[in-house]
Amino acid sequence: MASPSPIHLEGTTLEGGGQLLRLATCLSALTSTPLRITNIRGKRSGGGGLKAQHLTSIQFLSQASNARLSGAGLKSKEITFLPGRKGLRSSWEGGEVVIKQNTPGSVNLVLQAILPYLLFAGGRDGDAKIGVSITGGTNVSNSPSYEYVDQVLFPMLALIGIPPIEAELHSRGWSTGSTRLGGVTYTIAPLTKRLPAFQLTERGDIKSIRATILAPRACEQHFREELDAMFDKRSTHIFGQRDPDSEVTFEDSHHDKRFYLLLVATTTTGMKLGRDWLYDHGVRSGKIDRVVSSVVKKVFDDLIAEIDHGGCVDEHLRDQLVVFQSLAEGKSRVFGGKRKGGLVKPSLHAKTAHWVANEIVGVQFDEEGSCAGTGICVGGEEEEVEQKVDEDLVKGLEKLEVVA
Ligand SMILES: Nc1ncnc2c1ncn2[C@@H]1O[C@H](COP(=O)(O)OP(=O)(O)OP(=O)(O)O)[C@@H](O)[C@H]1O
Repeated sequence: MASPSPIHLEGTTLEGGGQLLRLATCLSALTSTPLRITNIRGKRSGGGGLKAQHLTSIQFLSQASNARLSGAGLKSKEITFLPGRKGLRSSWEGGEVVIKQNTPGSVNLVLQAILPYLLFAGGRDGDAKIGVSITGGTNVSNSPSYEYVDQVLFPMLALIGIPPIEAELHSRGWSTGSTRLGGVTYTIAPLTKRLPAFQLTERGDIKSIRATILAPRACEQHFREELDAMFDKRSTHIFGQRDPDSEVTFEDSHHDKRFYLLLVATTTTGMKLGRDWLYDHGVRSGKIDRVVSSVVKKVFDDLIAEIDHGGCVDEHLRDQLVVFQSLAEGKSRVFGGKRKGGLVKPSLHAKTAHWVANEIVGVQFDEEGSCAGTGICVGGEEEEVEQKVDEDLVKGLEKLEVVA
């Protein structure tokens, strides 16, 4: 009888970027599913292939699942990934895992790749948490910032039943152009049983808005004035009949090209909707006020659009919850809101996540954002997995040494 081939994913499918690779390798490691991805990040300019951040994630997952791996190099466009072990390393429970990046690749995209693994590979003792320390960029464009993860992602994960995750920022690392790396420790309690299905369907009213500014100290006053003016102008739209409740915090970015604003709306049902923007270009002298005004206006406009659709998640969280819906037990629903009478369509990132989850764990998402998850929690003792694939395929695949 012929040996089964690994699941093959074509890396240019749909969004065709790094998220496809992160989710696919994570689900493969978790479910011991042999995987091959070709044309990795094939829709990205500059030729695609693995960047340092992607490589770090794959290497971690490969070590975690004792996988045989080929193609794990920078700019590599093809990998084969054959997991060789089920269950979380018992030595990690109650211990610390250190993931070092030498570039400012996003810490939180590495976290995105490994968090579901650490949670669903299943712990034996709910009190034995894992400290995961990651170096790299904490605030990188087009990825979840440290603040977004702490203020939106983690509270929303707690709402769906994930044991609370603690975040500690040791140092801030900005994206490219900065030499200093950031460092974060996340403290995670692996699940000891399956995650029950969850329903994020009741948005509620907007109760409060929190603004977090990271910018050069010289523009603090102007940022605060712009935000106050915007809150005054849009307060009725946001809060309706409720009393406006807003809070603003400021931190010096210590960098004359880093202007960041995150706005988070909290609703009466505990939902968190966030929008942010990192402006990381040079500013000509005398133009700082204009940059501040446009950052404030853009982020407010984006947040109001998220509030107006009435859904329980913002665009980014929607794709980030797909893996949790896929792995929870039973039918989970995430209401993404309505616009012009119709449902808000999932973003290309969300559609890509739906596709990957379907290919690897066989779950299907409907138009309303519902999916019957597989209900996985590997748990128990670590167990070696023998992959029955073609011997030719196994030749040339390497196992990485476990360092953590
Ligand atoms: N401003 C933001 N706030 C929160 N999450 C974000 C934000 N911008 C992007 N994301 C999330 O970051 C992820 C980005 O995935 P994507 O594949 O684009 O990243 P990538 O690995 O940098 O790949 P590539 O370089 O190929 O684009 C998605 O899950 C997206 O929702």
